[in-house]
Amino acid sequence: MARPKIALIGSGMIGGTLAHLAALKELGDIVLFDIADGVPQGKALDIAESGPVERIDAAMSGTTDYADIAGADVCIVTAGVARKPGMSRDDLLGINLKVMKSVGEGIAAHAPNAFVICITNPLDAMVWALQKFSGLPAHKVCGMAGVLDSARFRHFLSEEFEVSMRDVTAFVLGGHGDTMVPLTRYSTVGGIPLPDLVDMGWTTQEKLDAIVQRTRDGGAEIVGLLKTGSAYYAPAASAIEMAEAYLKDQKRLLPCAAHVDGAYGLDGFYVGVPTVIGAGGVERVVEINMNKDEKAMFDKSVDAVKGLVAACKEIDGSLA
Ligand SMILES: NC(=O)C1=CN([C@@H]2O[C@H](COP(=O)(O)OP(=O)(O)OC[C@H]3O[C@@H](n4cnc5c(N)ncnc54)[C@H](O)[C@@H]3O)[C@@H](O)[C@H]2O)C=CC1
Ligand SMILES: O=C([O-])CC(=O)C(=O)O
Repeated sequence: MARPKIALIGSGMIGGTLAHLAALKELGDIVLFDIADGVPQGKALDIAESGPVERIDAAMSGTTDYADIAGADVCIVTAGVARKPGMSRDDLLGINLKVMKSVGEGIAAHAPNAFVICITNPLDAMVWALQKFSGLPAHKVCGMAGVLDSARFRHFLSEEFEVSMRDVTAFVLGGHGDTMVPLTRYSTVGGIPLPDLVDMGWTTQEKLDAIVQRTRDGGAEIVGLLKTGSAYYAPAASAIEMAEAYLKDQKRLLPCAAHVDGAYGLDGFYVGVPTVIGAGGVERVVEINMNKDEKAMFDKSVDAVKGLVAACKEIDGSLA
């Protein structure tokens, strides 16, 4: 059986890391695409040359021609610009919206059956626009953010509790911005919900609140340290987890920016929710019970995304 084909649209910091991880995991043959001629080809050749050492059986190529992504099973989109210190993700909207138009058209023309994972920021609005521009079915187009935000939350919690990250679960929902919603009631250490761990005296509410805030600021913390761009190792690992769930029909329950139609009182809208990802793409949106405070935080986050979607419609009339 032929190996799956994975197209990486954007070959910058995340794109290159995605290619390396996908190769190491032997998820399939990889095509790196970018408009910056030489970059996708150079990264593809460099990773291919690591193949004999890493013992990787995967074809690796770089291109500036959308025709070369033909028949891709998965497309992961990082094309666009990243923020620098002093900027918010939302500042990227105007420039990255134009990029989503060309990417959406390229995928529609050459890889219409692909499972598409958008990473480009501001994430929730960009995945919404990418689905519209591409015209692909909504359950085959989703955005990566919740896996990353939950991974950051898990990392900080494992440090606080001094336990293995493997024993920490977390759910961060809502939009991938300052209003994201780390759900402490649904996050656990060894199956014990975080509020119970506070009651047990293992941590304090103040420390937990600080970890929640650090999670919300997780992207900005890395931007402030790097100064030249934003995070790429953890974002790439997170998207690869989603791609693997699709390619191997793992039916993973992962938070992602999915098209929500009916659940959570939403009507055809992209925002971070728990989903099941398998061979059918986003096979299910899982509607969890939220208490009054959680629902208020989630609604606030939805409203922030709605504002960004409205801005997209204003910039590009074809989206209205
Ligand atoms: N969803 C999430 O959780 C996260 C999202 N991001 C976002 O991911 C995006 C990519 O980040 P990086 O890889 O660090 O940026 P980068 O600047 O290293 O790479 C972006 C690449 O896109 C290419 N590009 C620009 N316009 C293009 C077009 N029209 N078609 C094809 N390629 C094009 C550039 O030449 C560049 O190589 C940014 O928007 C960033 O904000 C970053 C981290 C996490
Ligand atoms: O903060 C940024 O600009 C990149 C991003 O979305 C993240 O790392 O969460």
